[in-house]
Amino acid sequence: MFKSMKRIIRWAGKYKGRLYLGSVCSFFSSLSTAIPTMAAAFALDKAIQAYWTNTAIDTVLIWQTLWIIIGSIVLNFLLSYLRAVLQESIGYEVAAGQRIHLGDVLKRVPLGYFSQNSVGDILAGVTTELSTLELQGMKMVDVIINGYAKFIAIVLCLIFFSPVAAVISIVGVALSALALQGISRHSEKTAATTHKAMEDMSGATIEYIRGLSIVKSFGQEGASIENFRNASKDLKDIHIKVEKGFTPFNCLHLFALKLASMGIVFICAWQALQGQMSMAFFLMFVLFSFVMFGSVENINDAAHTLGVVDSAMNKLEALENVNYIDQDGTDIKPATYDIEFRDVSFGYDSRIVLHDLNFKIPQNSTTAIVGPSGSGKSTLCNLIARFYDVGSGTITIGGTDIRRFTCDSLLKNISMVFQNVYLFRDTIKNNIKFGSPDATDEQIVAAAKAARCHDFIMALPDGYDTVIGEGGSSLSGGEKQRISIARAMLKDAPIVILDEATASIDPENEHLIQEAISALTHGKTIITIAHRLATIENADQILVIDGGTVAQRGTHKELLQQEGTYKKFIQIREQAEGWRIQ
Ligand SMILES: Nc1ncnc2c1ncn2[C@@H]1O[C@H](COP(=O)(O)OP(=O)(O)OP(=O)(O)O)[C@@H](O)[C@H]1O
Repeated sequence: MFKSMKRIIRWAGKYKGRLYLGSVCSFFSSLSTAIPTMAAAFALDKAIQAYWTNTAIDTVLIWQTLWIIIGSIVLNFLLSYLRAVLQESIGYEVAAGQRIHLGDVLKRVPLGYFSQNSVGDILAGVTTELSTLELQGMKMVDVIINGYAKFIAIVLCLIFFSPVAAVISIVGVALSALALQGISRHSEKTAATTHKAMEDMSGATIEYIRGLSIVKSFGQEGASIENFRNASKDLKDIHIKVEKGFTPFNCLHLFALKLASMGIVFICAWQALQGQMSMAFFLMFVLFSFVMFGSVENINDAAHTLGVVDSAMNKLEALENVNYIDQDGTDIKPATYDIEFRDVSFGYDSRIVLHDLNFKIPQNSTTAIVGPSGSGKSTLCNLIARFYDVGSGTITIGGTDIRRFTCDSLLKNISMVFQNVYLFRDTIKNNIKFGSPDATDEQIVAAAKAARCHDFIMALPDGYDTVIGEGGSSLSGGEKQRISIARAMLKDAPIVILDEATASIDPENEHLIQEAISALTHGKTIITIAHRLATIENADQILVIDGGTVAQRGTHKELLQQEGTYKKFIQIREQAEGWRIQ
């Protein structure tokens, strides 16, 4: 338990000082809670003595007691307020910083990380685990430190009136600490399983929600709802099993404290009967015996939670310590924007997808990449943007190995328009200016006009301020695609990668978009993946990728004169689009 506590205190980092200061406040606030009872007991004792000895009640003492009680209440309020101000926001402040840091970490990990780790796991790390730490971590440390601080403060007061009662309370708390240790160990042991079940639950939920449209369209709910139900049942079973494991320790913890309460009442009653303690102080002890263990009882909850918090910290540490793809990168501005692949091979896990690629893409030229589905075209583009690192060989931009760049300094030079467009749940304006946060409204509108999306944006209820759904769900495929082209236009990077950029555009819009793309790509280094002839026939070079290798390379005219994949591809396109080879 104390190990986990130390870890959380370390997590508090620069806020540690505030945590300690808050605990000092808590200690003195507890002292100020005990003082009125003791002062009242003292005054009552004197009043009873005066009554039995038939002497006058000391009114000065009564007034002094009253002032002490009022002073203690005010002090208690001030110290409690100060403690809350110092301690209560620490968790939120540390977590907010860490959330931003994790976002940065995730931006810099290779995309392969997201295939190897389930989205549920990663999401749970950034949301559930961090929230556990944020909401529970600090609170638990607070409960433990302040719980024991309160207890120590009261024991220090009691020691003057009855050392035996003080010793009994210490023994009771020491025994309860053993039970807490058991609770904490059980919590640590079971936390990983509980977390795994929670992650499975969020993974199954994400899967279920994502697949809802397919489920509905096929009128099936079979596997996805089954996974969802199983995950929910597993989570319930694990929670019940874990709770059962806590029961004996919970009982021992409460039993030790109740026994100590009874012991104090018993010993003080005995002392009172022996005439060693006055009735007023006996009443004070009875009162204390009910309240003094309350704060220690609360530590029980903390011990339950600390194992879970510990496991959350393990998860977050693993997430934070993942290797950045640009760990050794520096900020580089390439002298030119020629791209070169030298002996590049790459595979996902052990399956090699690209074999020994060698080609150059000169600055300000257009290279079209064609090839059958699954041949490796998108993978090749992703390697240029360094979403993954090459397995062997080198990719250079302006003669510099892209592994020498930081991700930011590399991606500054590249605009990408993907096959599957992702738009954020934000206004259209913010989605367009995503890669260029400083863009003016005029520049945004100009880019939108060039990408042929201005008209449909203006027809929306709030124009550029219309908030679109997550993933751009309230727009058609073609509209999303055009917004992503506007976004790329605004970024105005010297290298443009178009991955099936016109795939979702209707024929009428395609012509307009081609014009827009020509404007976007003018005077830039272009790599474009396309199945449509209109997109590729004017390219300076065409790379035909087949089975992960460059099967053919040349211009449209040159390649048409060769027998091979490209000619077959054109014939198929001819049939599909009603085009003719000239
Ligand atoms: N994240 C991934 N993890 C594992 N394998 C992958 C991953 N992405 C792609 N692949 C595999 O790598 C191969 C090349 O895929 P890639 O997407 O590059 O092909 P493509 O030529 O762009 O296909 P398409 O024209 O259908 O988009 C395919 O066999 C694909 O299954």
